Amino acid sequence: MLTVSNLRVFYGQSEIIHGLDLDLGPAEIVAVMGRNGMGKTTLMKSLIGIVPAAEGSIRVGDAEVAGLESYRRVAAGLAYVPQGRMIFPAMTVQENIETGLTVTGERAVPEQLYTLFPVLKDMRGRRGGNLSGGQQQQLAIARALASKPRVLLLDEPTEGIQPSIIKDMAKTLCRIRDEIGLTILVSEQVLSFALDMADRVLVIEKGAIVHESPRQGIDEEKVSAFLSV
Ligand SMILES: Nc1ncnc2c1ncn2[C@@H]1O[C@H](COP(=O)(O)OP(=O)(O)OP(=O)(O)O)[C@@H](O)[C@H]1O
Repeated sequence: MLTVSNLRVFYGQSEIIHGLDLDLGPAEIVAVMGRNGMGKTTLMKSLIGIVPAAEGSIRVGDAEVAGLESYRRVAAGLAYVPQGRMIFPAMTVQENIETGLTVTGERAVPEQLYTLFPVLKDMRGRRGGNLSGGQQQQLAIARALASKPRVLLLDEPTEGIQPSIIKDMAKTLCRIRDEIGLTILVSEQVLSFALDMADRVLVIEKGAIVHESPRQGIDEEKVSAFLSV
């Protein structure tokens, strides 16, 4: 559903992503894990088109999206939740979600989103900036889902979120995979969260995938060692 091959991304002369390959199936959750500065955010930004790729192919289903502007990638089925969530603090919860409707042509927020995130229904008239970190993360995910994507990109969703809420978030992502059939690529540093929801775990170091394992039978110590060195 998301196939990336030989992706190369530079900031100036520095090569940050080095010929990276990825292949995510339908309704699969893959966690890309790595320490600070290893290239997770750059990978996500290049997939959605905020940072240009120098080389490589990015396919959503059969559609090649590398080289397209971000809004065209969204129309092709990619959705992106940036690190730090970036919701619109002065807009209400409902208005925030409505900004995601533009590519579908729908006017009203689909009820399914409020079923997935009941707290957002209760708070739909509140300003986004008044929500807690965990609620803002739900809002950012709901806004991304409003474009009816096939592939969801989530950059470090647990950052700044309380541990008790992180468990709920893992459950919600599994529901999104199982009920909507979405493919999810999530970058993460929290191993317990990745193990709670990912079908497969990849480790990125200096812009290259250095380890890969299905969740079943994963060597947790080995992955922890990559994250703590
Ligand atoms: N705008 C930029 N210009 C130049 N170099 C950058 C820029 N943004 C990131 N980098 C460098 O690219 C490398 C990868 O950074 P990136 O933010 O992708 O890592 P990350 O794994 O997402 O880390 P974090 O968990 O801290 O977000 C780092 O060496 C970083 O210093």
